[in-house]
Amino acid sequence: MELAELPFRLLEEITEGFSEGRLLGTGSYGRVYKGVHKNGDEVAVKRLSYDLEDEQFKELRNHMRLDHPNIVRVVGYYDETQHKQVNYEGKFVVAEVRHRALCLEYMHNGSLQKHLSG
Ligand SMILES: Nc1ncnc2c1ncn2[C@@H]1O[C@H](COP(=O)(O)OP(=O)(O)OP(=O)(O)O)[C@@H](O)[C@H]1O
Repeated sequence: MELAELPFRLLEEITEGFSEGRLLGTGSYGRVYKGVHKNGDEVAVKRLSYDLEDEQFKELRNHMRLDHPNIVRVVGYYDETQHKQVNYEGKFVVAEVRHRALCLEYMHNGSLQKHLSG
């Protein structure tokens, strides 16, 4: 089954613009926010701050898709490269800004780590 590619606007909307109030925690890949869809569905949005290689991102997505009762399911993902003009040492250069996020099943008792440590 292919994972759904989600629009950034949707992730922004369900996390109230990635607000502090929606922050669930921070892991080694970045911050995790609670997302609440209009229909009441709850998800965890893991915004990746760490710059992963394409292969690593694919692996992470695949790894997280494993359907096992103790492993959260990935519902969708977001992956976009923006091109921004920035001033670098007095010259305008085009910088690539990568935005990536994973949308996970929301665990009411926190992450796997919390389950394991009780
Ligand atoms: N699916 C989820 N549902 C609810 N809360 C979550 C979910 N995933 C993560 N969290 C929350 O976000 C925090 C950070 O989670 P994350 O998975 O990024 O890192 P971690 O498991 O703490 O560590 P690491 O990234 O090193 O594995 C967790 O401690 C948890 O509170």
